[in-house]
Amino acid sequence: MASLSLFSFSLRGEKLLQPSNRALTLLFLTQHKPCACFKIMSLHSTSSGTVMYEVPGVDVEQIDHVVEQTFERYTSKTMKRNGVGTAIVWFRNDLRVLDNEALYKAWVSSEMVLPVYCVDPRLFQTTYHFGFPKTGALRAQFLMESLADLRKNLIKKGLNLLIQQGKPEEVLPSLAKAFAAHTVFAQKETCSEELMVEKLVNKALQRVHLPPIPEKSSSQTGTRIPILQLVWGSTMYDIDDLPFSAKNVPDVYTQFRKSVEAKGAPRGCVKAPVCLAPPPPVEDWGGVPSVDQLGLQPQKVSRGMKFLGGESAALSRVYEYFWEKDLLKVYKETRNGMLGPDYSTKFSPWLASGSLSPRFVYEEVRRYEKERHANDSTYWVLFELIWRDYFRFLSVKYRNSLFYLGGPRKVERPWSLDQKLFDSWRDGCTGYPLIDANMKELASTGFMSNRGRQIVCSFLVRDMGIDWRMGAEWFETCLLDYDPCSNYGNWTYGAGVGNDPREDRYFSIPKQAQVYDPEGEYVSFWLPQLQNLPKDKRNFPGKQYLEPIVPLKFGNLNKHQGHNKTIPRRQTNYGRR
Ligand SMILES: Cc1cc2nc3c(=O)[nH]c(=O)nc-3n(C[C@H](O)[C@H](O)[C@H](O)COP(=O)(O)OP(=O)(O)OC[C@H]3O[C@@H](n4cnc5c(N)ncnc54)[C@H](O)[C@@H]3O)c2cc1C
Ligand SMILES: Nc1ncnc2c1ncn2[C@@H]1O[C@H](COP(=O)(O)OP(=O)(O)OP(=O)(O)O)[C@@H](O)[C@H]1O
Repeated sequence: MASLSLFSFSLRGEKLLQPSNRALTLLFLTQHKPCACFKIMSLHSTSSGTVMYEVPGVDVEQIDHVVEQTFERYTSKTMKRNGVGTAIVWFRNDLRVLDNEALYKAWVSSEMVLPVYCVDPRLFQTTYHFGFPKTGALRAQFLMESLADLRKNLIKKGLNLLIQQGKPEEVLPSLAKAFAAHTVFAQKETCSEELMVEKLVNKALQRVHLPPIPEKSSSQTGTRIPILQLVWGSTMYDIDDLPFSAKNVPDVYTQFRKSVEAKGAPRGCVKAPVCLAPPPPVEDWGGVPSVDQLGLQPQKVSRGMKFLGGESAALSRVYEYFWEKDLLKVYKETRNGMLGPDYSTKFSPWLASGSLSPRFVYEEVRRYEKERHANDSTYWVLFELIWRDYFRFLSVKYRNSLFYLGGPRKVERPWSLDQKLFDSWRDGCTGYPLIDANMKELASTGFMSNRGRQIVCSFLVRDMGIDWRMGAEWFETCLLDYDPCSNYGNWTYGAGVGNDPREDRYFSIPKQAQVYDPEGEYVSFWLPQLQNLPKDKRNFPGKQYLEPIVPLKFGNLNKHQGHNKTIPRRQTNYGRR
């Protein structure tokens, strides 16, 4: 596959192996690595002929152009700063320049800004209960790309990014002392692991004593202590603009959505000044670590979607999806797809790392509605972003109970910890093509569609009866868009321990397959051994595939081979919304 990767990475955009490219690739592969030809032959049998999609699918020059134009629209030439001394910006899950309130506040309140990212070793340890890698190699790679891009965009604005390996509570106080920084600005988080770090940073800063500012020493006698100022910034609607306190967030999504929508539009994006310079004098800004330096085995994506980390890629994906491909107007009809980059926005990895601001997405939707079309689809992206906000605010309300087995409602139910069953789910060997294909996509790319996530969650929890936290922690390892609130929020929801008014949310695999993958295109993309079967058999291969590891709780695969007949009433629940 080395040759294929070389070829793939030489281009940005969909890896369409068009006849001319294909011929070239075959020649190239035949000469360099004959065994790779088998892979290429199997690629041809997918109906689109595409094996790898880069997301965004725009080339490097176009990315630069989009970033330049977008930054220009969000730059104000009249902004003035009125602060003194040095302020630190501690970047966390807000890896962007555009609409970054912590960065803006640091600039206004200082004469010099020091942007810092701490590569926290805790991010590369293990998950809480089941000991999976806390951050898988693909997300680590995405994160490192995001840092490299953040540095690039900060340099464009006259700054840089100091990258330090270490715990924030150790790195930040020593920087605050060395640069006499009066304030550390950072984005506020809401889950206990991140809250603990905030607490430790705060405590450690209190032990730093800075000399008094000379000219003000008459009024401010004695030493000063740098302060930690946390700024809200992860959601589309600001926490201070909610029509209720975060502790009183309605439990039911629809009530939440209607109330926040009735209160008005989200705040506008914060503009940035033309130039954020100067930074304080730093000798060594630090390199972006490679994935193996983080102690992980690097992983290449050679099939499915390959996401590029960073704000520049994020802005380019918005441009590509909304403006270039004009897909926003059909989002609501396509959003339940599973194959390829264009059935949904794919904004989530950038939203989770904060390379993309949800308020920017909001403003782009409104601009698109003014300039092109406004319909159910354009609204629906905002509807989905409100789900994201909802889970974030629920994490404030329910704190750690979002992570507990019984969930916020303290539901008691017997759960299994059967390792063999779990391993078959994780490795995509359950004998159910729809489950196996989705799990293989997750492990190979770090992404799975929303449809797929709901189906594999239901299967693990309802058909296998496995402790849902095992599934949630595996998602935590693998997902590029891992976000504790959306991940554990959706898992509690799917496991029936969240706030869903309908408790038993069973997703019937035969039904899901018929509705969302009727020709078996998706399963045969991920399980090439199914490609030669008739289309209607790919999801129901019988003896030509692995034996199902557990029977389905409702229904029996054999009944649904070929043309489906009757599906029990309770199995027709095939959509959350
Ligand atoms: C079991 C399970 C686990 C999940 N874990 C995560 C996670 O860790 N991180 C994450 O961002 N999303 C998670 N989701 C939600 C959803 O699957 C992804 O946000 C979505 O698939 C991302 O693809 P997209 O950007 O193309 O989404 P689109 O369909 O284009 O939606 C636009 C945006 O709306 C938001 N959104 C959409 N659906 C949801 C949802 N159900 N909950 C919260 N936000 C939503 C996302 O930010 C998304 O980028 C999970 C869903 C399930 C069922
Ligand atoms: N960002 C995060 N990502 C994943 N999990 C998180 C995050 N923040 C908090 N958690 C989870 O929240 C839970 C918090 O556990 P914590 O130790 O605070 O309380 P506890 O479960 O009562 O402790 P213990 O089990 O040790 O008695 C853990 O399951 C932890 O994994």
